[in-house]
Amino acid sequence: MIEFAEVSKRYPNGQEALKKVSFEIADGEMAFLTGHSGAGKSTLLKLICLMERATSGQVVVNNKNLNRTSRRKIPSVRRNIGMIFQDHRLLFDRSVFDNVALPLMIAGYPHREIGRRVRASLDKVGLLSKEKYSPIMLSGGEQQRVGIARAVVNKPPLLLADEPTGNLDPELSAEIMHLFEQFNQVGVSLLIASHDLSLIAQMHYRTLVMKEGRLVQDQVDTITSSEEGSDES
Ligand SMILES: Nc1ncnc2c1ncn2[C@@H]1O[C@H](COP(=O)(O)OP(=O)(O)OP(=O)(O)O)[C@@H](O)[C@H]1O
Repeated sequence: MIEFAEVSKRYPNGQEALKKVSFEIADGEMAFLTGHSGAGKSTLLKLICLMERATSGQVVVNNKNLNRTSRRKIPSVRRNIGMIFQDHRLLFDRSVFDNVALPLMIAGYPHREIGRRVRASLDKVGLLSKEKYSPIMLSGGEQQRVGIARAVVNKPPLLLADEPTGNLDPELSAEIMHLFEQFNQVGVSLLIASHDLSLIAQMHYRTLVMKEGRLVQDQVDTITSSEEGSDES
């Protein structure tokens, strides 16, 4: 699903944000990306959705070599990726429904299909009853769930999340993670950048650790039998 081979990124001001980063995320895998502020997590996610380009090395996503993707083809690459941001980037002058519908409207889906898909997506995140609300009337956790509904509305095989629980308390953060697990259980691949080490530790997924632009640890978490026994979810 995602392959990085010796990927480096130097910004125009000379800042080296990624240094020879190599890893692979398999189809259907869910993994976390962590590390100190400025370690390069957001840059890594931006290379995957072509918000930035690698300076050297190779990035392959969904079997497409992004080094060779022309600007014209960027929208078709992005259609296969759902992006979730910490600040969720909702439009506050539009309804919840319209916010979630936006990617489908841009892609030119027929009106009826948009209605069907938006409602299915809102249902998945538990917000079907609030489709007419303005996002401003929702709590922080609900707003983040609208952002998630928007990211999954065209059923992308890959979700990228950049600090998706950064503004949420532990309980709401756990709820969001549970939603991600549900998407993963139906085959969606996820890469989630997060500072929240205690949340990551509770989740027992592979964790990529970055430090000063380098991938310094790639750890597959295995649940011990005693933890498994105490886990009721
Ligand atoms: N557009 C840019 N131009 C120049 N330097 C940048 C740019 N974006 C990021 N950087 C720098 O690249 C490095 C990595 O930044 P990045 O945002 O990827 O880190 P991060 O791990 O996501 O940090 P945080 O957790 O604080 O969001 C930092 O030193 C940052 O200042």
